[in-house]
This record gives sequence, C-alpha cells and structure tokens, in this order.
Amino acid sequence: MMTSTTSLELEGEVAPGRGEGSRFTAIDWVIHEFRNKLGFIPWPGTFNLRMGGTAWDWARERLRAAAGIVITPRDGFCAAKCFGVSIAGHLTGAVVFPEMPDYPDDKFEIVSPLPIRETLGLQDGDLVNLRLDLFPSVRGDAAAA
Ligand SMILES: Cc1cc2nc3c(=O)[nH]c(=O)nc-3n(C[C@H](O)[C@H](O)[C@H](O)COP(=O)(O)O)c2cc1C
Ligand SMILES: Nc1ccn([C@@H]2O[C@H](COP(=O)(O)OP(=O)(O)O)[C@@H](O)[C@H]2O)c(=O)n1
Repeated sequence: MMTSTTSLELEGEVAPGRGEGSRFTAIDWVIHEFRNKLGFIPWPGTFNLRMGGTAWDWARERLRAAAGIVITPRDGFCAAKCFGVSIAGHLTGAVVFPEMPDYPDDKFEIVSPLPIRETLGLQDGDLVNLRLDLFPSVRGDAAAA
C-alpha cells in the first residue's frame, strides 16, 4: 500500500535463506560500504522474507525504477541497490537487491545493525510489516525506529 509519495508499506513472510549471507556481511569492502553509505555495521548475515501478491509486484517495479543507495562492488562481485526499511515498526535496516541476473523476484533480503529474529522473536512463516523508504537516507543512530 502506498502511504505517501516517499514510502511503501508491505507485508512479507519470514523465510530461510541459502546460509550465505554471513559470508558477504563479513567482507571488508561490504562493511566499509554499509558503514559509509547507510551509517551502520551489518549484523552478520541477512534476514530474508518471501514476498508475493500484486502489492509486491507493484512495489518491485517502483524499486527497480528508483535510484536507491548503490553499494559499489569490488572486482568479481556485483553491485547492490539498497533502500531503508523499518521492520515491524521497531527496527531499521536496509533491503538489499544484488544486481545478479538470476536473483529471485520474491526475495527480500535485509541487512541490519541488530539481530532481527532474536530481537523480534520471529520464526520462519511469521508475517512481518515493512515500511520502505523510496528515497532512503539510513543513519547510524537509527537502529531503533
Ligand atoms: C553488498 C552485497 C553484494 C553481493 N554480491 C554478490 C555477488 O557478487 N555474487 C553473489 O553470488 N552474491 C552476492 N551477494 C550475495 C547475495 O545477495 C546472496 O544471495 C545472499 O547474500 C545470500 O543470502 P542468504 O544466504 O541469506 O540467502 C551480495 C550480497 C550483498 C549484501
Ligand atoms: N540482521 C540479521 C541478520 C541475520 N539474521 C538471521 O541470522 C541467521 C543467519 O543469517 P544468514 O544470512 O547467514 O543465513 P540464512 O538467512 O541464509 O539462513 C538467519 O536466521 C537470519 O534470518 C537476523 O535475524 N538478523
């Protein structure tokens, strides 16, 4: 649902990933990019949600068209586009869309300064409200919304 000209409200289902997120959040240049451009050091790993439905189809097109914040890759890696996101109205982070040709359309991968599952007591299959900032500027002091 569109809540204003700059934010989107969505719902996603907590999902397992491929167990590779912590490999990427441990890379020096990734930590450097997140610290400089988003204002926080990532908690190890990525928190995944599965998205679907017409609201997501519409939002995905808006996100594809928006500039977001670009994580600039080092040699051999792909770039990623980020948007600030509020998770269940309690935590903030950034949703990351790696620019990989086969990246799943229904995957919503969040990098955050805090452990989201543990902090919010979430399990696979739980539904979570998300608010996305189409014109993001995530700050280092914004870990708690
Ligand atoms: C900034 C950033 C850059 C990435 N670049 C690549 C890449 O070049 N190649 C790749 O296979 N995965 C890359 N990934 C990882 C993919 O997003 C991968 O699907 C994900 O981190 C795995 O998460 P999961 O194990 O939670 O599913 C990158 C991730 C991030 C956060
Ligand atoms: N900021 C974060 C990062 C990861 N996580 C969780 O930490 C675990 C490890 O993340 P991961 O990316 O290495 O693994 P998968 O999500 O691929 O299983 C997963 O259960 C994530 O959902 C979290 O709760 N909050």
